[in-house]
Amino acid sequence: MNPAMKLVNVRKNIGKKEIIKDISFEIFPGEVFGFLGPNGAGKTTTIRMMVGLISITSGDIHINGMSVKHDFKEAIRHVGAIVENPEMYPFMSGWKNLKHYARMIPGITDDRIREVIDLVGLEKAIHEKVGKYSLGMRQRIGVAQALLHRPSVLILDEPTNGLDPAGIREIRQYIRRLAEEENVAVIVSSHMLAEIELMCDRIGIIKNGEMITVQEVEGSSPKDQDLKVYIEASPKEDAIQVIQSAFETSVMEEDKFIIIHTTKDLIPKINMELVHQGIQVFEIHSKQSSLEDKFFEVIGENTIA
Ligand SMILES: Nc1ncnc2c1ncn2[C@@H]1O[C@H](COP(=O)(O)OP(=O)(O)OP(=O)(O)O)[C@@H](O)[C@H]1O
Repeated sequence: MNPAMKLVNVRKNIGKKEIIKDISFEIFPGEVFGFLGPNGAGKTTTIRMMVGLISITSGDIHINGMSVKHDFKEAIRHVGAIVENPEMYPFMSGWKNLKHYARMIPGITDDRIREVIDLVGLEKAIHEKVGKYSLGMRQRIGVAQALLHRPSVLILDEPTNGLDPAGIREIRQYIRRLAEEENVAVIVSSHMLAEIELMCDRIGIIKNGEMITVQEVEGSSPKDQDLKVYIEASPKEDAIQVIQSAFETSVMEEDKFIIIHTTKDLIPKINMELVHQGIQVFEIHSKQSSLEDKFFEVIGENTIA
């Protein structure tokens, strides 16, 4: 499958400051990609290059195979985005706003307008004035507008900002749906880990202008497959040795606990082996290994905001 968007060694300097340092990654049609990083990491700067709002210092971005550097208009044509607040007329209904916007794009029919309204679930409120919409509804009408011209890539910069939990849940639901139904590659930036985890197929973590890792979101894999297991056993050193040699897994320590990443079916086997070797087992408990753990592992600090 060809990527919908591809960043190749992208760098951005502003003045003498190196803001983005050599970022490369790909995003595929139908995929929801989370662009995750602490404040000031460089998400918005990267997104502004993706949508053509600022120039790329070196490297290139390809959208549907077309270069933003060499074929700017054609490449950017395939992007839909909400980077700053979407422009809407508050005194007009959602429908009229979309209709007004559609006039500027050749070939957009009323059927297409209805289709995007349905995709973001705004059928019921579409004839109400946008000024009366909640923040979540305004986000949705913005997404509907950004989708009208059938972009290959949809970019949403911090779409959950300011939303209450119900609004966040709604966004999650329709983003997944439109990625599937429109086969669009959706890029969602955030510094909120838990939301990204539930919404995205893959995430890229950016820190200090560098892409630290790109990885699949766990949970797209079945539960019980990636557990963080805490074991309290004595003597601890002997227990570590038994676990390492019998299960060939790496071991961490935290206070009284031995910590390993493993699958659920191995827990009773580990327990049996420890008991068999004469080790006392006081406690075993497990946690789903969350993206948050991974995020902290990767950025190596305990604060994200
Ligand atoms: N026009 C500019 N001039 C100078 N520095 C800038 C400019 N724009 C951004 N920066 C700096 O670049 C870095 C990255 O900023 P950016 O807004 O891309 O981060 P971000 O990951 O989007 O953060 P946030 O989550 O806070 O929006 C920051 O240190 C910021 O201060």
